[in-house]
Amino acid sequence: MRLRVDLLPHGTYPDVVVVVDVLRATTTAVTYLERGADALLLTATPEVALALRGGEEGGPYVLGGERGGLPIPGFDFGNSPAEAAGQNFTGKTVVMNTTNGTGAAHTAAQTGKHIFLAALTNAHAAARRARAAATEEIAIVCAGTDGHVGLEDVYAAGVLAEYLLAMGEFTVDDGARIALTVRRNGGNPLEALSSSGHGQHLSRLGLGEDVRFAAGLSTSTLVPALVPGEGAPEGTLRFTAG
Ligand SMILES: O=C(O)[C@H](CS(=O)(=O)O)OP(=O)(O)O
Ligand SMILES: [Mg+2]
Repeated sequence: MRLRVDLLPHGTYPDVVVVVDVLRATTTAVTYLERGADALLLTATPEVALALRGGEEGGPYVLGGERGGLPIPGFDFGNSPAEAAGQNFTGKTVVMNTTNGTGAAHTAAQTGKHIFLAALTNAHAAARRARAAATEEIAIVCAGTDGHVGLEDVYAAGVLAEYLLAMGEFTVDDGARIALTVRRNGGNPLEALSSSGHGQHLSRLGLGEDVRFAAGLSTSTLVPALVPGEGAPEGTLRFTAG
């Protein structure tokens, strides 16, 4: 079994892909499911999300997303796990569009067989799901920020790699070696996230609570998994906790 870490999304994926965007898309996605959402629809663009809901208020769709870290006009929520943790999404499908994480999921879904979303908050459960589904390779794909490598994602990839290596034998690539080195030398999760460029950016925006929330290690057992097939609306990927 191969274990690969892509520091940014690229290439093709033959088997399992674990998409990581700790700050903040995948942390928020896990939180939506924790707070009762039936499903997540990750859209290719904000326009797809807005068109899905149309003029329908009070329907099944709730929109969450950001640009520049701030909520998108017309959306109900930003991309904040701390905000999501205070809501009840029972009976709702959350439609998400963010700068980096939702795009990384779309890249992964072009070729991968099994796509999971992982954050620090669900890292152990995500590693177990990935190991159970994989037959040849687990690729951990770091979303990064605007095409630049993000320390927070590489650190989380190292946490996932540690869990996976404790579960069995892997041949690892240099991306995995880098992620493990960052994990082992990056301090605890809050220190690592707080020292990242994006963590500092969010703190400057007054979103430090999201950084603290995202640093919770394996606090959730929910793993968003892509539902294969044609069922999702065009331009969306449907994830559920099943
Ligand atoms: O919401 C976030 O933290 C980022 C937005 S940005 O990098 O500040 O533009 O989006 P994500 O897709 O979760 O990385
Ligand atoms: Mg990010």
